[in-house]
Amino acid sequence: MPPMTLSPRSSADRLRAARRQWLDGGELGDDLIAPGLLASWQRSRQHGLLPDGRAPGSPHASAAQLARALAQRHTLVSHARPVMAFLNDQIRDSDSIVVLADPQGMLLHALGDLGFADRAARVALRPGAIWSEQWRGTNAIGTALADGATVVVHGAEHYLERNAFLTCAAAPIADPAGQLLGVLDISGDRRAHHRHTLGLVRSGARMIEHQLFEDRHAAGLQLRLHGQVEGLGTVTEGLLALSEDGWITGANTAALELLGLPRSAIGALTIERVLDLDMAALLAAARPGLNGTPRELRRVDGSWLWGRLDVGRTVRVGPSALAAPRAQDIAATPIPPRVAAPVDALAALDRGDAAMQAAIERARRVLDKPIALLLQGESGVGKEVFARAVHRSGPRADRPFIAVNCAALPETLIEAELFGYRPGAYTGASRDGAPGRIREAHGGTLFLDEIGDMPLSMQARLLRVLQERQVVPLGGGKPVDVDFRLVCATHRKLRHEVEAGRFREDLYYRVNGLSLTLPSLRDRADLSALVEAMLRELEPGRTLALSADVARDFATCRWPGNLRQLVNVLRTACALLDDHGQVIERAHLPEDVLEELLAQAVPVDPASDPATDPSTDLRQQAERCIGEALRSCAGNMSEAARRLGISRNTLYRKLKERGA
Ligand SMILES: Nc1ncnc2c1ncn2[C@@H]1O[C@H](COP(=O)(O)OP(=O)(O)OP(=O)(O)O)[C@@H](O)[C@H]1O
Repeated sequence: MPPMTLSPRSSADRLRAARRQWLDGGELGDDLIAPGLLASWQRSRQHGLLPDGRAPGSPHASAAQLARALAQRHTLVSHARPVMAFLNDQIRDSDSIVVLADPQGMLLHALGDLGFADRAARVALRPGAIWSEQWRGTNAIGTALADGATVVVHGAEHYLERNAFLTCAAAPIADPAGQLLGVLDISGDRRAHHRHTLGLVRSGARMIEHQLFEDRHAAGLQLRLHGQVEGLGTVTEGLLALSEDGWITGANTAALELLGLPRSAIGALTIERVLDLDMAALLAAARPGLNGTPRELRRVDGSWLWGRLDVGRTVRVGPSALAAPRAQDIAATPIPPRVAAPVDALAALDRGDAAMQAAIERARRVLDKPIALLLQGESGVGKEVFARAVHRSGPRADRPFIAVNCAALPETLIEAELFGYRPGAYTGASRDGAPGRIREAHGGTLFLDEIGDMPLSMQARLLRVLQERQVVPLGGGKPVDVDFRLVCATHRKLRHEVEAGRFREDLYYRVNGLSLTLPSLRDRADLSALVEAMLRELEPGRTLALSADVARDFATCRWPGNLRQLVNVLRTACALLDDHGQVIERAHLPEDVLEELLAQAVPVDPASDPATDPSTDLRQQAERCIGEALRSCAGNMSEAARRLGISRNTLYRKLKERGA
């Protein structure tokens, strides 16, 4: 999508003339300001806004609403933060701030020049404020959302006069399925306007989209595209996610631009319609977990570009992939009987822990039976990963896996999200209506995460769907038959929720055909095998191991975040490791993690023998490390702290604790 510059011809004089005419209530001549700006001003007027701001004030989210929005968008926010910090470095001292907004225009996060941030806050450019066109008229965030395109709004182009001191550039961020997730914006003092800002903000949005894509599709088939072979594997590349039978199931903006496709192509086209390649032959030659070889690919218009097919671990390759049914055939055929695979996604979760093996074995017995699975266990033990493995190992593996997080959705949205809605069913609903996640799961698996957090009113509706196997969309209409395997998960004890009256007993029995509790990491006997597997996955092609110290720290840690925490710690350690390093030492653990590991080490049981107690051992080791570091740095606290990978304050605290 080319960036939309609202006023290519709007010199200051023309703009002033245009505003005067506009304020007088007249219609503007076509050539006075750019059509995009005129359209946005017209929308602003239709929203009942007056340029001088004599209109009802715009809403501001409460702290609770902001917290909910942040939780709901945590994947976006966590990928956006480092990019925003990077952009902020580029615009330092330029009277500007970097802002992230959600699809409703609510500001989620802002950082930047403090002096300017103060002034920006006075016009509510701060988290919680809503910058949709509906409330603020033409502005980069709201207009980028309205147009779904990159935009610059400079000075008096802002609809409201009070925002005329700003210059803003914004770029939409879309998820790999083409859904608008939010907007990245750089806003600054009008006088500090720089033409490169638009490029910066657009690059930032691309970087975030790239990360979101890698996150979602790393285990599947990814086709990387670029005009130059050296561009493959960089953040500037185009990315397509493909199903094994060649359907485009995801794309980043760069890929859509390279191929000249609209977002609606996602899920609607096979790759063979846009590139001259033989998917089946490529797959037959591929190896799971390996990157392909770059090759030149011909577009339908005859031009060439470079492509590389990377095959994730979960992809079926070899001759069987050649026979994979095409998507249109799948939709028309009944669900095939399961052919037991000797090594499947469930088997891949078995690293030797007995409780995990039992859960896998029990799940396997009901794979082809219509029995609802309820996965319980602490947060981060891998319930969603397990649910996906159940799906991929069962007879519905080729059909959709639809995950809904019942805790992340506000109560007002969950109903529409799950059950769908008819056009115009409620204020703010899309004009076309939506089928809802339950219908999208037809033929496949519906995964309801955090089912224990589902509001009671919604529980009644879900129960009806499960009993009748039919969905009635919001706003009425004919019931639609649905057929899906149900897998639910919760970190709560669902039985307790029933006893406390927060979860319906009849629904409890419906979702609990077979309950499996996944073990917490601290109780698993396969920690080292897990670490090994995770390191292999994080750094394919390298042989990494933990030092004896770190292995001991890990073994005694309580791991409150379970596998999620472990994988994050390892990811950071890998990033801190030298290019040729092979052993992860304490110095490679971020200081907060090291502190956490030391603080969380299993407490000393007074009855246990201090000589063999691992935590005593750990504390002694920590003290020994501190002593050695101080000696080798001749008492230089800053240097010792750096070598230990902890802050100076932490080092002082630890010295005080041991009475030094
Ligand atoms: N078997 C596994 N091997 C490697 N990593 C895993 C495994 N299981 C889970 N993980 C890691 O842990 C993360 C959390 O897993 P998952 O989302 O399935 O946990 P969860 O129990 O559903 O968490 P929550 O209750 O918070 O939703 C995953 O994103 C993945 O990084």
